[in-house]
Amino acid sequence: MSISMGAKTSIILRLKLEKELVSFGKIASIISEVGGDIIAIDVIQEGKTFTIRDITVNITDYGLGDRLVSIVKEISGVHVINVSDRTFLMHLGGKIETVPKMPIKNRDDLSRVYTPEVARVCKAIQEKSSRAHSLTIKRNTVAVVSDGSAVLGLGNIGPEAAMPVMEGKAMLFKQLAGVDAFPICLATQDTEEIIRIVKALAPTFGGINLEDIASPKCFEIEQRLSQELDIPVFHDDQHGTAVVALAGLINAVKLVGKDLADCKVVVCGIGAAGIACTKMLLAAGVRDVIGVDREGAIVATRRYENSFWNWYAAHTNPRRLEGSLSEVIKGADIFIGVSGPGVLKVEDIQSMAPDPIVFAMANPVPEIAPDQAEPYVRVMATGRSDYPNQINNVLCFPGIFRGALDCRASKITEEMKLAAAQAIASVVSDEELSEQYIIPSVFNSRVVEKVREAVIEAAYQSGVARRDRRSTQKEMAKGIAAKENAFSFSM
Ligand SMILES: NC(=O)c1ccc[n+]([C@@H]2O[C@H](COP(=O)([O-])OP(=O)(O)OC[C@H]3O[C@@H](n4cnc5c(N)ncnc54)[C@H](O)[C@@H]3O)[C@@H](O)[C@H]2O)c1
Ligand SMILES: O=C(O)C[C@H](O)C(=O)O
Ligand SMILES: [Mg+2]
Repeated sequence: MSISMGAKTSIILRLKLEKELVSFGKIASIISEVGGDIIAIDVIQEGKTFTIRDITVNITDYGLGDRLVSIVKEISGVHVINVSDRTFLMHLGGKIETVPKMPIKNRDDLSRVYTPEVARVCKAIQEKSSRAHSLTIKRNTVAVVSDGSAVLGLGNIGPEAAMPVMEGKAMLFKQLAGVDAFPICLATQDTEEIIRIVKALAPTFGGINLEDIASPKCFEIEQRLSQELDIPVFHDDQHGTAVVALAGLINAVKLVGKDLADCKVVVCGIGAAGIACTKMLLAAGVRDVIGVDREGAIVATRRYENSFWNWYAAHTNPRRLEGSLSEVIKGADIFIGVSGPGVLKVEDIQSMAPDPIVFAMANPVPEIAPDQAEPYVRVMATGRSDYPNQINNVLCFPGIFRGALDCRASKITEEMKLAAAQAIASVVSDEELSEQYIIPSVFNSRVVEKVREAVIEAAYQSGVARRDRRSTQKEMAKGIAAKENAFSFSM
């Protein structure tokens, strides 16, 4: 199946053109004929008989990139020196680095940040370990931990291959919420070992963001770590996704004039994200949720090896519908896809109730391509940044951890998640709400601010905030931007 990887994907062709044999105009028209869109031309070197140029071309799929290169290679007088992909260029050497907050300018500075003066700080923390929150990076640092077992929708691609995603999450934590985050990819996929390692790492961190760990082991890992650690542990693929999906649904049903509680919802992909989305929907009052995985609808008349599916069957599908996605989606108001590419067909959407809402959230390739679905849906959303309505956990994790760190929460509670969903939804005003805008952009700075405020309030309400309110309020007054270099000291 060919689904576009996004109009903004581009390649840069470095070409040496022999002036006698070929003109740049000829190359440009061939590239356009094949379907490439030239967006920039840079002259790298101009000789008497040749010219070297970098041609940046937008392509709609990677196959087109390959075709383009092989056609250009065949043109007489053209030498392809190099083909670079802008996405790969952005990954060279990784995407993040550690930067000291202050320079060490002289011997005096050296003796304070390092031996011997640093020892006094160590001893202060030894006397009272909670001082680590004010005197070390713990205060503002989250570990982004993965074992590489369920990376995006790519499956078990291992810890090295998971790193680019985890680095990306760390960038987003910092840029959007001023949270320092370290990607940590583990060379183990064993539940007990992951728990042991994360517990051993915990003294360094103010929070643990578990990422792309396959279900069902992700449930036990998160639950045990939450119980055994005194810092927030949050499995982003479960709760970040559920929070943002609920936020999108609150606005989507408002737009189409339905009540969420009366909607028939089909969730496809009953793994980490699917189970968490369902729990959140049930908590929000939805009564008719049907879960579908590879073998069809999950139903209480069957017993499953996966104990979480037995729980799922007992709490969903009240009419005990059986069968494939195409069978159970008939008459549904909402489709939530957290499964894999191309699972949903146009005919399935056509069989849904009027004004269908489709959240095709599998990454990087959704359950149905938006251009295919759009003529038949009222509201369409994906997890990707290159289409309108991006339902992606990036709208949640930066703000929820910002809030949790600021009030020094020991946990992230259900109340905090619900508050985050409502806060995200509230960023879109009634006047702004439209089919193309049910969820705010990742770049809307009000998202993190609103989530942070709502999460802090909910943390105090649920009794997990450990900082006195006045200190938290002072922290909040600084704003997110000030977080970058913030340093205040309280013992
Ligand atoms: N947009 C977002 O914010 C967001 C967040 C989390 C996950 N996701 C996406 O959701 C998907 C699942 O992520 P996860 O962490 O829950 O993974 P997971 O491995 O825990 O669960 C995936 C589930 O989907 C099922 N599945 C796969 N292909 C299917 C198909 N063709 N038909 C029916 N069921 C199918 C699997 O059997 C499994 O139960 C991934 O594509 C991921 O990228 C998106
Ligand atoms: O990484 C993303 O874009 C969202 C989500 O965490 C996923 O696994 O797909
Ligand atoms: Mg993920």
